[in-house]
Amino acid sequence: MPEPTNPQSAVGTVAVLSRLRPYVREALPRIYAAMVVSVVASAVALAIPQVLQWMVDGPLADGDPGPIWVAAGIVLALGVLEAVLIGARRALVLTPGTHVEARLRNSLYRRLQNLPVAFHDRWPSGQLLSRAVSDLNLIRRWLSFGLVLLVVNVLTIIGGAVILIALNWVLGLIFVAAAVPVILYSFSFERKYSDVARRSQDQTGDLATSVEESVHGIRVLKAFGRGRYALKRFESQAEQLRGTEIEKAKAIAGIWLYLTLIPDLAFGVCLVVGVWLASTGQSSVGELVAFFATGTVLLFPIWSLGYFLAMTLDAKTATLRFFEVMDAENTIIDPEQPAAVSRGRGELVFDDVHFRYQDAPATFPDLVDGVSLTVQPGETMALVGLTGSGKSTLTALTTRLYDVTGGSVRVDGVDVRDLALDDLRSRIAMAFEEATLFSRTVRENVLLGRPDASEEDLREALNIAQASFVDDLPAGLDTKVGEEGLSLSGGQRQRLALARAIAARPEILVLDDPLSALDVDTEALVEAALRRVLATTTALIVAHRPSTVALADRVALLENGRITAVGTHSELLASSAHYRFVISSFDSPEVPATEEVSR
Ligand SMILES: Nc1ncnc2c1ncn2[C@@H]1O[C@H](COP(=O)(O)OP(=O)(O)OP(=O)(O)O)[C@@H](O)[C@H]1O
Repeated sequence: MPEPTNPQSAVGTVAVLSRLRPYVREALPRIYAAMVVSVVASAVALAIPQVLQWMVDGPLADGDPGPIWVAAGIVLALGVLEAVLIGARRALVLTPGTHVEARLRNSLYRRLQNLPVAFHDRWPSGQLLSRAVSDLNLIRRWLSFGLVLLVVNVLTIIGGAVILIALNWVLGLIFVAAAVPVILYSFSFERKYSDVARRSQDQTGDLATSVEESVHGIRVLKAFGRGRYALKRFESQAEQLRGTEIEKAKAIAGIWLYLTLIPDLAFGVCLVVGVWLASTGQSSVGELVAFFATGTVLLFPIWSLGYFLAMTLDAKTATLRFFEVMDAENTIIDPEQPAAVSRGRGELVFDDVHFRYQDAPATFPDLVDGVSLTVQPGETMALVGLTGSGKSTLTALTTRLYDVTGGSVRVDGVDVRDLALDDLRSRIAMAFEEATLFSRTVRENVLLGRPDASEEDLREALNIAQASFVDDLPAGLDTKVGEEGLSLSGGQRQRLALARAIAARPEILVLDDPLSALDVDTEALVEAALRRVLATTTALIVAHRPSTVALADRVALLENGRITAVGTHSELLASSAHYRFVISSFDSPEVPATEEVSR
């Protein structure tokens, strides 16, 4: 995962959390209302000791039991009112937090969809998963609960301190003086806790990545008997996270110690001084009762400050992690004024194209180092080269999965960067060797690129891809496949992925070795049917087998980042030693020749 863009402690908590404002705006009225209701609840709680003072200094001192019942009734009514207000506060904050969480999650998902493949190359999926799930959960809990109670508790403590000073300024000031060491400690707590919270959330993401990887790779792990090894790695990561969680708990325990010990000590001192004041007649017993009853009301808000402060810092870290994704640079975006060109004939031109991956060492030459190639409208061009020569990379440049670093790719004379992305990707359809299906029905998977395609088009695409096996699935086209659905074989998946590209009815088909998992007979059938489509569609096909090359009108040879020969298969066989070398490697796939070997 790339380093966070903002060092944790360098950015203030308020500044970070206030970045959530656009997502929280609609929820703010209810959050403010919850704060007001809570402040009133606190005021009600603080009023009870005043009634007690009146009772002790009045009816009790006078020995008149009559008004005591009135006072008890008032205390009871205040208690009930406080409970009702607390219930109202809960009702007010329950739904807005969930709305904000949903809004943040949708924005994050949209962003993840928009960010270029280069971003996803660098970010482990678990880090994204933990941001989308646990971080947003932390933000929701803080908004619905932590924020309101933190603000209300601070206001309650300030209000309570004013009442304590008003009741007895000497005792009140002793109480207020006790806040100084607590505030000082809070600063060091913030620094310490922010760091450990960040580590904990990052380690949660790493753990999610490990789970995701081992679940995805479960067959490999089992086949190689590496389950124990994977478990060991996981255990050590889990242990690391456990250690961090303990560090977090210790930091919270530290501030709780301050928050319980110091007020208790302050009240101890107040008790001694208060008794002396009362015994010397400088204070009434009712005043003392009210003072300590008010102090007791303040104890919970004081103790809970540590918890809510920790919650706020967790939310700050979660917000930082959320915005690391939202702020990630996206260069593959729609042009400001997309070219409005009607569908053309499907000419595909690579014009002196250069490309290098972001993390490629500076001393390495460009992976695609000046490719110039024209695929004529309706022509089928096979792309051949040693493994690792950059064939897949070159095909990825056509739909802007990556952007060229030099030169241009043009469709019907228009630079692909001048077309709206949706437009470009409806003109060019791709099928990859790694056929990815989603946990949806066969129909939805095949119609991913053109959901409004007719039943006839869908059937035709399935026929061309020789995917009639779908009719034997339990619910036919409505059978759920993919990760959570029925498992299909590699060849079946590839055929569905090919059908998906065909059903999209593109101007240009880009096929990255889409038949590699098929048996020879099925491959021959697919190829025969594919010829019909290829007769009218421009196609660029990465070929690893002679039979795929046979589909093509011409073949382009990719060598050392350049197209070094273009011609028919027999022309290249006759003229290019490197082509003969590459073709000869097709026949011995178990020992594939690589670009490195060639160089
Ligand atoms: N996302 C990436 N980030 C960095 N390097 C990459 C990335 N994808 C591929 N590469 C590197 O680029 C080179 C070309 O890869 P590419 O997949 O384009 O080759 P290929 O010719 O299609 O290979 P094959 O025939 O084995 O499929 C390889 O050395 C590979 O390691």
